[in-house]
Amino acid sequence: KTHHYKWAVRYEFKSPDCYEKLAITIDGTTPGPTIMARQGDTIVVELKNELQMENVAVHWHGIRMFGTPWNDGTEGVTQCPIVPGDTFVYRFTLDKPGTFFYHGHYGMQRSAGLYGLIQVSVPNGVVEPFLYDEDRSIILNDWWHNSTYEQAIGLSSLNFRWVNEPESLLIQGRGRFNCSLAEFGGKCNQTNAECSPHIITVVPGKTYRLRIASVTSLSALNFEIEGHNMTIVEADGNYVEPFVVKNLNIYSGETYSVLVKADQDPSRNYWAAINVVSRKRTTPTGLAIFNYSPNPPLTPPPIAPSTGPPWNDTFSRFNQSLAIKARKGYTVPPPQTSDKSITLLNTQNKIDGYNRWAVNNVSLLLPATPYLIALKWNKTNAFNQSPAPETYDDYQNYDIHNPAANINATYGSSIYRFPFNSTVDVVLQNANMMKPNNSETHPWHLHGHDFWVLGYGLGKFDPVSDPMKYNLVDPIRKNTVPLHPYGWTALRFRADNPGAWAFHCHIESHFFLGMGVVFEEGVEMVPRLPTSVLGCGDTKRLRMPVKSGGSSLPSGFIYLSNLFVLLLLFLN
Ligand SMILES: O=C1O[C@H]([C@@H](O)CO)C(O)=C1O
Repeated sequence: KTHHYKWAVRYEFKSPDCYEKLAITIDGTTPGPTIMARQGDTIVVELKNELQMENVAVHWHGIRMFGTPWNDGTEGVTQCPIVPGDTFVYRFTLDKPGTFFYHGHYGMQRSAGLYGLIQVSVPNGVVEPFLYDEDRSIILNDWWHNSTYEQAIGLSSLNFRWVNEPESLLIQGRGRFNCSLAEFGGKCNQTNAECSPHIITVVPGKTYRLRIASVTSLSALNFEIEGHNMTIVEADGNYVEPFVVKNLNIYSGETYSVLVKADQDPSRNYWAAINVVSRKRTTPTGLAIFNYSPNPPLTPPPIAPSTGPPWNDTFSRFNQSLAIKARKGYTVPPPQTSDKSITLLNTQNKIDGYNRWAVNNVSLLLPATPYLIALKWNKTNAFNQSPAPETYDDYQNYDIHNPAANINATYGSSIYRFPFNSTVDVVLQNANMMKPNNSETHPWHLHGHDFWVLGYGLGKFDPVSDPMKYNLVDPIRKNTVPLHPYGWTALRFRADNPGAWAFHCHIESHFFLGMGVVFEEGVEMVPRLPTSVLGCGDTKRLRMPVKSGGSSLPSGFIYLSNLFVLLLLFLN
């Protein structure tokens, strides 16, 4: 089945947390519409950029884009940005069931409100390995009152301004800022219906599959429903061994499904709460109401909401990561050996006085020509052709527990190129930031793939003994994984999806500051790119002279037809 959507992306005045600011909406809403479809269905989104003064691109997070890498929506990697007034048609197939989402992947537009859920059910006739009565979905976000422009300029100024902690946390696009904290010139209004809490209505006795996605720009979150246990059954579209928790830690870019039974006193409502973890918390708890029907939805629960576990309890978060295993009978075990292993040391650095993040001392600068296009069109000047570093120089002597002796890094645009179908291990290594006694959690997201999470550790990875402890039996498969403070995380994936794929920290400001890399595999198998990814407006239809792997038409013909199109454009 094919699902067609026509979306207009534009700025509107919105008050998701009662404070009015400009937000990026899809057809007037943030979060945008939820895509609901089945595995195997095709999604067609005609996305019109009505932002007036800004480009846009939308990434389909967790959808692997088999056969359509140019529709991954990653500006600078897989496509040119969509210019104001232009329409881009995303077309892709939902390769597996589960919980996914979409979000802006240009500049810092995600934190301006450009995001929404994708809910993919199993094909008709297929049963899932757990029972529930109904689905409920929520998408979690953090929210700032200053604009993404102020954030982006602050981050990229010599006089660095950090984005700081968010003003609010949003559940399904709704939060509540305390307007009485200051005089906001009429811009903050707690009676605005836009910021009344999200309601999750349940019928006593029923079991719900609550799908939870985190699209936060910065915050790691801890989610709980007052008085209710949650059984985790799905992570990033993969079934996991049922695992009961009271609190779920969820990092930016992750999705989970939990089963919740409405088995508490039905005469009242309960809080569903999110709290910041892993960074020193200044943002108030984000709240929704878990409403037992037929109680009035907005009746607040009689007790104060939980303020969550201590923000710096790294150990319990680390243990939750360790405890999640693939569901028996529903997983493909990883290849038992790999063809290659790379180590990616994450560091906070300075370049010419500017604050940056780097991987193996290289801070990614996205080239003007997106990688996939440069690779297909053999534009060797578009990015640095020498291979990206597979480890940190002198990794052995790098002290991850202290600020680096030399904090300077360099800009780079090199990529990692893997033979098609090879098996690749990636060891992510965390370290101290520029400030002493500081190391943050980084959620790393890989486009175009699921990887197996072979292991996590606290401290420095030991290339001899740690691989012997890898879980090669039932590791969970994911597309986003936390790298804990001062820790390491080891992944394995098959380079089996022809294309060019971003792999980056999902903290929006960290990727913006260069914390990412690009992987390529099998690009020679990618068919000729649709012209719509190559440019903008009418010039998208321009046929350019082909250097490699493109048209079968003689180049003289193409040259003449280009001249003809140019002439037409000129006459217009
Ligand atoms: O990139 C970051 O910068 C700040 C801080 O290190 C400097 O203000 C922070 O917490 C980050 O994650």
